[in-house]
Amino acid sequence: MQDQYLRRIEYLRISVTDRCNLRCQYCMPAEGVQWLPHDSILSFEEILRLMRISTQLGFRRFRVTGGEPLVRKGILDFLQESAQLPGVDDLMLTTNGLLLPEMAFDIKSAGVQRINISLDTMDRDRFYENTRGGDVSKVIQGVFRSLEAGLNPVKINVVVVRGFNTDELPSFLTLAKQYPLHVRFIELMPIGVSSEQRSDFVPIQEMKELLGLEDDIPIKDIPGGGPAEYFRPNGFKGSIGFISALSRHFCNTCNRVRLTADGKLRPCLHSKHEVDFREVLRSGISDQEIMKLFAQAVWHKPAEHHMNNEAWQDTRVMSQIGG
Ligand SMILES: Nc1nc2c(ncn2[C@@H]2O[C@H](COP(=O)(O)OP(=O)(O)OP(=O)(O)O)[C@@H](O)[C@H]2O)c(=O)[nH]1
Ligand SMILES: C[S@@+](CC[C@H](N)C(=O)[O-])C[C@H]1O[C@@H](n2cnc3c(N)ncnc32)[C@H](O)[C@@H]1O
Ligand code: SF4
Ligand code: SF4
Repeated sequence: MQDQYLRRIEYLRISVTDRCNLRCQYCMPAEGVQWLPHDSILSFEEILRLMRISTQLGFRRFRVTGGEPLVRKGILDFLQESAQLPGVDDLMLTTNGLLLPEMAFDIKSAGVQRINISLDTMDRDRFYENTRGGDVSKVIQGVFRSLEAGLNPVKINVVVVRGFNTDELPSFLTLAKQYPLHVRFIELMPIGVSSEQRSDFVPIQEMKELLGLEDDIPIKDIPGGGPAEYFRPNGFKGSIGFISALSRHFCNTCNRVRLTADGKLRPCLHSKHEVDFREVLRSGISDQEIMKLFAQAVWHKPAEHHMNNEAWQDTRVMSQIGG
């Protein structure tokens, strides 16, 4: 469907849990995040109902995210049921990769076509520190297990943070050269804990200069519904992508809305405005009525974000929104 700014909205990002088995420094505080109680979280049946209704409004891409989606009990059955819904053309997952060594083949069998894995550093000690306890070897194993399982494309999300991983950009470039992996460098967004980290922000232009990619021509053949701009230098098996949420935002071509784990439809990543669907789903009203409310919420999607306004503060951290 279209929103009031005539953008075609067809991509629903679904956060299936606010919980996570990591605590990345830029995403979640070390302590103090209250987990949602079980009955506040949408059940898989409720999510499937909303997905089915949204397909009737023209939604066709669905990304399952979190928190960490793979920690939710029953996730594989949910993925399988989602993949079978008529109108679901593109079912995708964003994960921190820790559980992929054991789950990648089952995820593929469930009907997920492609996967995005977050990996900000390949250094064991840095990863441990940044994620407050994670084991990077599991994530790297998970990346290669995903390739073996036939998930395609496998994309790697690298949030670039000054003084933390800028020196590793060339190693990630080598990774995309040697393997069919699509490494995307992401600008740090000032959301939740990161709103106090503005000096750690690295603009895409600086990343491109560091990598010697300023003059390359973008390519268009990487499957995806997101805002990344991709490049494939000569001799690369994979590609390099950039997600420039701040320095050159892509809101005028935005195609998505988000569903939080507690059932709020969030028309923009960076707007506090949310519409509660949990109570609507539990109130016994018809699919037709729900569709009307869903369409209204999408129609009122904001034109763009205001992340460059330093006074802006969200009430949620990124793990609660789903990225
Ligand atoms: N500003 C902004 N950033 C986004 C949006 N969607 C995703 N991102 C950021 O882009 C990064 C990668 O997101 P992914 O979950 O991998 O999804 P994607 O890039 O949409 O996925 P593809 O379909 O593979 O292109 C994350 O850091 C997100 O927070 C958005 O709508 N607005
Ligand atoms: C919130 S996580 C949820 C899914 C999963 N746990 C993971 O890490 O992939 C989704 C994406 O958001 C990114 N992210 C989190 N906080 C961010 C921030 N402040 N700026 C940019 N990206 C961020 C993560 O790196 C990850 O790629
Ligand atoms: S980025 Fe993903 S893995 Fe890291 S704390 Fe946030 S939700 Fe968890
Ligand atoms: S910030 Fe909001 S409007 Fe801009 S691309 Fe993201 S979701 Fe769309």
